[in-house]
Formats: sequence, C-alpha cells, structure tokens
Amino acid sequence: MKVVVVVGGVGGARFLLGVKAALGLPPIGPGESPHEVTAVVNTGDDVWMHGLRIAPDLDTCMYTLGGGIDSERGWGHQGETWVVKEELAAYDAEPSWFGLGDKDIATHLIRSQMLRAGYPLSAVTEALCARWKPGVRLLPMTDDRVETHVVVDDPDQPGQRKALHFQEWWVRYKAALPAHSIVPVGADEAKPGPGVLEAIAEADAVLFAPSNPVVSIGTVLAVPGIRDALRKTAAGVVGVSPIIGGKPVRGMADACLTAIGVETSAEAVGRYYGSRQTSEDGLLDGWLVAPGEQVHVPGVAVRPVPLLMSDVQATAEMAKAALELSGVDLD
Ligand SMILES: O=c1nc2n(C[C@H](O)[C@H](O)[C@H](O)CO)c3cc(O)ccc3cc-2c(=O)[nH]1
Repeated sequence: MKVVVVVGGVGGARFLLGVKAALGLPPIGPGESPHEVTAVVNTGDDVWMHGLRIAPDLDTCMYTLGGGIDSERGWGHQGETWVVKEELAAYDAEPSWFGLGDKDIATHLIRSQMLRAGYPLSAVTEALCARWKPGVRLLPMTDDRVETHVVVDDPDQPGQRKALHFQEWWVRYKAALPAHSIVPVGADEAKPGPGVLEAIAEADAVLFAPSNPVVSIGTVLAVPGIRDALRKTAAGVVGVSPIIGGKPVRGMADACLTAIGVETSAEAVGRYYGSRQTSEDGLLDGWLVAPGEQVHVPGVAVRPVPLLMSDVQATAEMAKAALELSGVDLD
C-alpha cells in the first residue's frame, strides 16, 4: 500500500510514527514492509541563519523517525550541547533568539554546503536521510525557496507595519503579535518537489497530519499543482483535526487561524480544507475529530476518534482510523 502524508514539524513527525506503526513498520528507523509511506513536508519555515540553511520541519521529521530527536523539545538533537550558540552570543551575533545546537549545526552545515554546490533541497534531504534512515520517503514540498512571512504592527515603530520571517514571529514573539496576514513568499512561482505529484497520483491513501492548517499544511497547498493533484488522486483524502475542544492540541495554530479569519474549531478547519465531493476546490473525503465534538462539514465523512498522540500506540490507532476512513483495507 502507498500512503502519502502531508506534514509540518512536531505534530506531523509524531503522526508519521503512528502511520508507520499502523502499517506494521517499526516507528523508528527502516523496516521490511510491502507498504510505502511518503511524507510531503512543509518547507515554508525554512530560513537562513548565521550562513546556514535551517529546515525545521524536514529535520524534525528526519530526527524523530530516525531516532535522534530531543522528544521533550520536539525539535533538534537529543543530548545536544550549545557551545557554538554561546560563542555566537559572545560576538553579539544576531539572531540571538534562535538556538542552534552543536550537533544540529552539523546537519545545517551539510545542507548549506550541498545547496551552495548546486544540489536541490530534495537531493540534500535524501543525502541526510541516508544517515538517519527514517523509513519514510521525506519529500520537500518544493525545491524552490518559499518562506512564510507574517505581517504585524511593527513593535519598534508605532503606526508602521512590518513583515517578519515566520521563525521570528513564532520563536521570538511566540506568535503574540497579532498577524494582519500570513504570506508564503515565493509559493506562487514554486514548483512541487520531485516525486511529490507522482506520489499523490499513485497513492492508495492520502492523509493530512494534525499539523498547523495555515503555516504547515496550508503552505504545502499553496505550491501550485499540489492542490490539483490532491483533488485528482484516486486515493481517499482524510485529514486529522489539530483542534480539540476549540484549542490547538499543541503549538499556536489559533494565532494563525485568526490571521486568516478561520475560527479555531474542528468544524471550521474541516470547512477550510473543504470537501472534494461538493466544493470546487475542496480537498477532503474524510475528517477525524475528537470524540464529543459536534462537527458537520458538508460533503465530508466526519468520524470521532481519540486524537491525543500520547504514545505511538495511541497514534497508530488514530492513523488506522484515518486509513480506514480513506477506504483502504488494512487486513
Ligand atoms: O522555540 C524554538 N523553536 C526552535 N526550533 C523549532 C522551530 O523553529 C519551530 O517550532 C517550527 O518551525 C514550527 O513548526 C528550531 C528548529 C530547528 O530545526 C532548529 C533550531 C530551532 C530553534 C528553535 C528555538 O530556538 N526556539
């Protein structure tokens, strides 16, 4: 069976552990299996810092599935040290609000070196994955440069607006500056990464992880061609709500949803993705929501299922429910 999962960072990576387990694959590392999982990963969070290209969502997926993640933080290496960060601080090097660990820096050095030598991000990711062996094909949504920017009132110049890189808004300001708009800069001209459209076309099931609907899944959908491929695939497309009881399960998705005028509720996010059957640009056949939620999304099969990814087993049950709702036979 071929399963495609559209993902962002921490939530997406944890969901992928469950998808692998649901298919009988070892959650961490590679494994022999007739099943194939492909993750289409958001790259709108990517950023140049200190001369290094950082790709947070790709790295979070790669480290999580490869067994190297710091699972408490959800990003970066386990057993990390911070000598370079301290040295950069001693030089007053900016940005000082973003922490690159020593081990993590090795990944960024390889990525930056390869990008500067002309390799596309997809080839760089494949090379990095040769070490981590995530057991899932990690495909960047695009090889082109797309960076999410957030327009806010300039905190330093009253009356002026300013566009911040997503990382500055998210990490430095903790998404507390109200966003006037969120723009995936470069997405209009971007092409889907190698293999992305083919994977969607050949999939038996397509799942949307419970990732941020705006800056993770929404950014992937902003790459021309991907939405169209999702609408055309013969596979069932099922999303998993990242909102339970009107609150994001983790992260600050509510700040992003408010910015695009979508209520923070499982129903509103389901309607934002829309129905493949009954709306012109909708994407979903099925929508998993938490038990007890009263959700109606016209043209979409809504199913209540426990949605807390408390451990791999619980996440595997979620993934099984999503796969079943997509129409595939797991027996
Ligand atoms: O809250 C933070 N998140 C950090 N993150 C997480 C990340 O910026 C965001 O949580 C995501 O982009 C949102 O999905 C990092 C991710 C990396 O891959 C590499 C370095 C960092 C550093 C930070 C950091 O200093 N603070």
